[in-house]
Amino acid sequence: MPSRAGWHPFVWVAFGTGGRMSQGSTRDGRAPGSPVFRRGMRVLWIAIRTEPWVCALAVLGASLHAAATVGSSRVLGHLTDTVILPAFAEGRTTAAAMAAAAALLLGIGLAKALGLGARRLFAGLMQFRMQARYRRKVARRYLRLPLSWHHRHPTGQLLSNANADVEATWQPLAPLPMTLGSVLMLAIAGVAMVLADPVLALVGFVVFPLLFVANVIFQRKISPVATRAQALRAEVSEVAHESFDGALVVKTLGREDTETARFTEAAHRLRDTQIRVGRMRGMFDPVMEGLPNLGVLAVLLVGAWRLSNGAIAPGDLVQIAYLFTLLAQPIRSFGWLLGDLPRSVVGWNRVQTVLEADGAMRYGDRRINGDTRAGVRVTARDVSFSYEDTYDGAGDGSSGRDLANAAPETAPRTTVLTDVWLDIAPGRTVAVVGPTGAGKSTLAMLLMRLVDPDSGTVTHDGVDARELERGQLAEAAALVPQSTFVFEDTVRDNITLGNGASDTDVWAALRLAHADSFVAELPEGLDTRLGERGTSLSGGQRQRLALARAVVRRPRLLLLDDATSAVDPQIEARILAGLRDTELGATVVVIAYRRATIELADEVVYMEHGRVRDRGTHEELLRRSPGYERLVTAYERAAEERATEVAGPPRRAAADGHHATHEASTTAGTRGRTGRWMGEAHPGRNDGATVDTEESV
Ligand SMILES: Nc1ncnc2c1ncn2[C@@H]1O[C@H](COP(=O)(O)OP(=O)(O)OP(=O)(O)O)[C@@H](O)[C@H]1O
Repeated sequence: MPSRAGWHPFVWVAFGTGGRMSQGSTRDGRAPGSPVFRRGMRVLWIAIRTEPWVCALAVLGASLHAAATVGSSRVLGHLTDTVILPAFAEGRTTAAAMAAAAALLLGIGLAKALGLGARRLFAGLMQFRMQARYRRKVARRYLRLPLSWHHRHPTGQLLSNANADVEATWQPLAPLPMTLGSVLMLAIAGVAMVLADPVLALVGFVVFPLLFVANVIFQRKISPVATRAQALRAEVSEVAHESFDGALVVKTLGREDTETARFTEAAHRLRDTQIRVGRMRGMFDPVMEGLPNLGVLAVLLVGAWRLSNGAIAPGDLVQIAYLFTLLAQPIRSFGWLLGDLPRSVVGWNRVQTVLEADGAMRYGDRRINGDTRAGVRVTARDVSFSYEDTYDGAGDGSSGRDLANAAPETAPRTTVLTDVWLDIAPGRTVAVVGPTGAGKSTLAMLLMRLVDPDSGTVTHDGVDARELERGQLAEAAALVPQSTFVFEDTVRDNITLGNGASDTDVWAALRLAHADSFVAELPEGLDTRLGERGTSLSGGQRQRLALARAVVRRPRLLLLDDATSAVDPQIEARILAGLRDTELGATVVVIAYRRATIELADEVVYMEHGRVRDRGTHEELLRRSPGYERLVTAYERAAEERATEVAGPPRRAAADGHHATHEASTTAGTRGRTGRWMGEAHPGRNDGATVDTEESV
C-alpha cells in the first residue's frame, strides 16, 4: 500500500463512491459582491425555514418576554402614581391597593419568566437541531465523496468542517429569537414612550440609532479577523490531527519537540487572532453597555426638567427611565447577533464547500451481469489516469497555493497510468507486479472505481463502471489495502460491518484468512473488543481481519493491494491458494511482492512507469522480460538475506525481504506530500511493519 495513495478511514466503510467539489464561495466569509450581513441573514433564513415551528415558539417566548418587560415598566409607572406617591403623601395605603400591586407584579413576573424560559428552550432546540442536522449532512457527504477528493483535503480540515464550522454557522441562532423579540420590544417601547411623553421618546429615538451604527461599525471591523480565526481553528485541528495520527513516527524519530513547536506556532497564531477579536469586543462592549446608560442620564435630565414644568407625571418619568435600563440588554442582543454573523458566514461557506462538492463521479442504473456466484470479468481499455497536484499547507488559502480548493479541471496534474489494457477472465487469479510507483495501487483503485480514468474505460462483466448504479461495486467487489483500518468495536462487528453475516459465515471467512486461530484465542472470541485502530492487534493480525472482512461479503472480485505483506510468506501463499480453491469463485487481483505469491497466480501483469509492460505466466515473463526478471530476483535475494539474518525461530520477525528493501528505497529518495517515485526498480514494501508467523498469533 503506497503512502501517497493513502487510504482515508472513510474508504473502509464506503468502499468508494464519488463526486467533485464545486466552487463558488470564497472562504473569507463573503460571497463575491455580497455583504456579510445579507449573507448571514440568508443563512439564518435557512434555519428559520428548516425549523419554522421551533423558531416560532422561540420568538413567541421572546415576544412574551419583551411585552412583559415593557409592561413591567408601565406597571411600575402606574404603581408610582397610584400606590407609592399617595402612600408618601398620605403616610398610608390601602390593603386592596397593595394586593392589586402585588398581583400585577407577580403576573408580569410570571409572564416574563415563562417567555424567557420558552425563548431559551426553543432557541437552544433550534440551534442544536441545526447543528446535528448539518453534522450529519457533512458526515454523509464525506462518505459519498470520492477518494480523489479526500486526497485533497487533510483529515484535520474535515474534522474542523464537521465540528467548529458547523457550530460557528448556527451560533447566531442562540441570540436570534431574543433579537427578534427585541424588535417587537423596541416597537412597543417606542409607542409606550411616545404615549408617556413624546419629548422624552425623542431622546430614545436618538440613542437607539446610535447603538445600531456602533454595531454596524463593529461588524465591519471584526469580520476579517473572525474569518481568519475560523481558518486558524481548522489549521490547529489539522496540525494536531497529523501529530497525533503520526504518533509512532513522531516518537520513533524523536520529533516530539519539533511537533510541539509546530503545534505551538499554530496555536499561538490562533491565540493572537482570537486576542484581536477579544480586544475589538472589549472596545465595542463598553460602548454598547454605556450608550443606554447615557440614554438613561439624558432621560433623567430632560425628565426632571419636564417634571418641574409639570409637563409629565412622575410615573411617566419612572416608566421611561426604567424602560431604558431594561432595553439595554435586548439591544445588546443585536450586537451579539451581528457579532456572530461573520463567523457564521465563514463557517457556512466552509460547510457549503463540502456539501456542494459532488465531483466528477456519476452513477448509472446498470447492474453487473453474469452469474452472481461466479467471478467478474474485469477489463481496462486504453486507460490513462493522472493525479491532481493538490497539497496546500495551510488549507485556508493563505499559502496562495490553495490547490486543495482550486477547480479540479484547472489544477495541475501528473499522469501515473498510460494506455493500460487488461482483460481478466472470471475466476482467474492475476498478480500485478512492478517497481514502486509503477501505478499498481492506482490501477487497483480504478478497478474498484475509487477513482475514474481520465480516458479509456474500466468494465465489469462488460458494463462500464461509470454506468453501474451506486453501491453495485461495493456489493460485488472488495479491495483490501496493506494498511488496514480497525474500528473500536468487537471482532464480529469489525468483520461484518453490520452486513448481517452469521457467526458461521464469520468463522468461515476467518478460516480463509487464516485468522481463526488467533481470534479463537482472544479472551472473548468474536465478542472481544478491539482497541482504537486495532492497536491491540499485530500488523499481520489486522491484515487478516481485513481480509476476512472482505471475503465474508463473498465478493465476485477481490483486489488485494499488498494486503498480506505483514503475514508470514508461507501463510500468505496458503491464504492465496485457499482463495483460489474455495467455492468463492472470485476473480482475484493481487498486487504481489513475493515470488511464492506471484507463482500462485494464473497470470502476471508486469507494470513499469505507469504502463503494462508485459503479461503472461511467471515463467514466460522471467524468460522474456528483463525488468521483471531483475525485480523478482531482487525480491528473492532480499528474502534470502532476511532469512539468514533472522536467527532462531521467529515469533514476530521480519521474514522476507520487504523491510530491508523498502527501507533501502525510502532512504534512496524522499517522497514529499506530492512526491513521485516513478519506476524505481526496487522491490521494497511493507513500510517497516513486522511480519506475523502463524505461531506469533
Ligand atoms: N493521491 C495521490 N496524489 C498524487 N500522486 C499520487 C497519489 N497516490 C499516488 N500518487 C503517485 O502516483 C504514482 C503511482 O503510485 P501508486 O501508489 O499507484 O504506485 P504503486 O506501484 O502502487 O507503488 P508502491 O509499490 O510503492 O505501492 C506514484 O508516483 C505516486 O507518487
